[in-house]
Amino acid sequence: MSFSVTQLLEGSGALPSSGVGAIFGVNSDSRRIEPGDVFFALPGAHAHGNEFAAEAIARGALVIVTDHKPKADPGVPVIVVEDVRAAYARAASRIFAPQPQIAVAVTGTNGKTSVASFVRQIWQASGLAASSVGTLGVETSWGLRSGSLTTPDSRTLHQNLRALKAQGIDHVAIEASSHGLEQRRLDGIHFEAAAFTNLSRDHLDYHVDMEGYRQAKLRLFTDLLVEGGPAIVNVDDPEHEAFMFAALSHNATLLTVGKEGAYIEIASIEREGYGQRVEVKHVGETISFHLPLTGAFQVSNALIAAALAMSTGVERAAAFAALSELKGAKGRLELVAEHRGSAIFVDYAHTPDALETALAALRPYVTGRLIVVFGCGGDRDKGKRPLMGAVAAMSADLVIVTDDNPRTEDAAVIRAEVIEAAPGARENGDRRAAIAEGIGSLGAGDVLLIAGKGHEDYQIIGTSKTPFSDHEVIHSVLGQT
Ligand SMILES: CC(=O)N[C@H]1[C@@H](OP(=O)(O)OP(=O)(O)OC[C@H]2O[C@@H](n3ccc(=O)[nH]c3=O)[C@H](O)[C@@H]2O)O[C@H](CO)[C@@H](O)[C@@H]1O[C@H](C)C(=O)N[C@@H](C)C(=O)N[C@H](CCC(=O)O)C(=O)O
Ligand SMILES: Nc1ncnc2c1ncn2[C@@H]1O[C@H](COP(=O)(O)OP(=O)(O)OP(=O)(O)O)[C@@H](O)[C@H]1O
Ligand SMILES: N[C@H](CCC[C@H](N)C(=O)O)C(=O)O
Ligand SMILES: [Mg+2]
Repeated sequence: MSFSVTQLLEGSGALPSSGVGAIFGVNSDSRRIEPGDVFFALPGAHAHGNEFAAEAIARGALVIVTDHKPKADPGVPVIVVEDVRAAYARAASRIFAPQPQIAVAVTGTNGKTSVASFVRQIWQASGLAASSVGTLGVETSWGLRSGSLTTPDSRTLHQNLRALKAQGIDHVAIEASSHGLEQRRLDGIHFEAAAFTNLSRDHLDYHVDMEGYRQAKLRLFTDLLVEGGPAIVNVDDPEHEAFMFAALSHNATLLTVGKEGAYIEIASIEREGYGQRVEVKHVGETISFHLPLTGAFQVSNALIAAALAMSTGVERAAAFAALSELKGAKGRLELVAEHRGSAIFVDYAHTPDALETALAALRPYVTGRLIVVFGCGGDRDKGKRPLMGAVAAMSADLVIVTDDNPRTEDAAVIRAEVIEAAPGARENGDRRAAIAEGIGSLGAGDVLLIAGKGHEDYQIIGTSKTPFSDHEVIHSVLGQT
């Protein structure tokens, strides 16, 4: 299918006539341009796409869309728009039509992957063909295709959405990361419902301060939710007011969830083995169900997911019945093994709040010691490191600081920045050896948390990515004992 430039750029402001005929594709990477494409020259963290205009044209780009004219005349029409990232996303949504009819999104510092997975599971339990898209990749009932970003870039995202539609999927739950929202990766999608889980420190290397981070997340409610659509807010999070205000000032239908929730009120939570019994009030009805997941935070995630699913037409009875059958997302407070009367969990906590939440969730299961093995990622918000060190020192009885994905940073420096705030912590940079050390320290009644990498099946050291799985290391260490 082909488009005119005007059709592709509709909604991007007044446009000059380009004089160019049919357009067959769009790309923001000069190295991937195919003949007949529009090259969208985007402002980036390292470069501006304008610098690669010559390569794009050599590969067959017919037009350049950008936010300012390149210094040298590239020799093809240049169209300047105000927000080139948004224009790119909208163009990608048009090129890769048709798409699933119902899309919902979830944002927040922690819980997005879990909520997106739970919404997909509720839809599937209701007989709907559904998918979740996010950190784990694109998941459907017939498998998982992993990706590299939580919110894929616009072209990949819209290409994935068209592929899902072609497979008969009309329900998709998408993780909206702050980078994705800020970079307009999701523009062009009209979300039927949207949710906010929580906001705490992360990614300040990119967003600079909490206000910038918050503003990026608010875009989901202010710019991407359909007019009047349901905005689901976790009112137990201290940051909920900004999200409620944003929802109301954009005429969304506010649905609050939590202990003080008006739409779904959490009346009580009691532990049932590693799961929990939950009682909620939903629009006047009291509902009790078993949630087969560990940690009160998962109650919040599950109820937000139920609210999203009900917002798209799933009946209440079906939604709550599905919660009793939920499977946790891989590596989210996952009980991986039990060993000599102790338990070993893997969790993706990579923020101070997530680490505190995960350790607090495990404390009730400890009659001996709570042991944590974790590290912090390189080339990411450095301010998280002492905060995570302090949380570990405060909440665990034995702390072993190891490497996460050091990327291009000096791993020893990262560890030192964590340990500075965790007096008494042990240091073991080799993650495999650190996990073995944690397991070797276990006695009856102890719980071991291995945090930071969750589902990841790799470790990034420098610029090379080598296979590594916390799960496999645990099994291999246990096989040797
Ligand atoms: C900081 C960041 O988010 N960067 C993302 C961004 O890159 P960028 O725009 O800054 O790229 P750049 O290198 O400055 O280049 C500028 C432009 O020139 C183009 N270019 C570049 C080179 C060339 O030869 N030709 C060319 O055309 C690039 O395609 C780009 O359009 O756009 C790229 C394409 O979409 C992303 O791959 C890249 O993600 C990097 C790899 C990344 O690591 N991102 C992480 C931090 C991220 O986005 N994480 C979030 C958060 C997860 C969470 O919530 O925890 C996520 O959604 O995954
Ligand atoms: N509702 C929640 N409140 C606090 N912490 C949570 C919550 N949900 C999950 N967590 C913690 O955060 C970790 C990451 O959870 P999850 O992967 O669902 O979040 P995410 O928002 O998708 O993260 P990312 O931004 O990396 O994609 C979990 O392993 C757990 O430790
Ligand atoms: N989406 C997060 C994941 C962090 C996971 C952790 N293992 C790390 O590498 O820091 C990020 O890109 O910051
Ligand atoms: Mg995620």
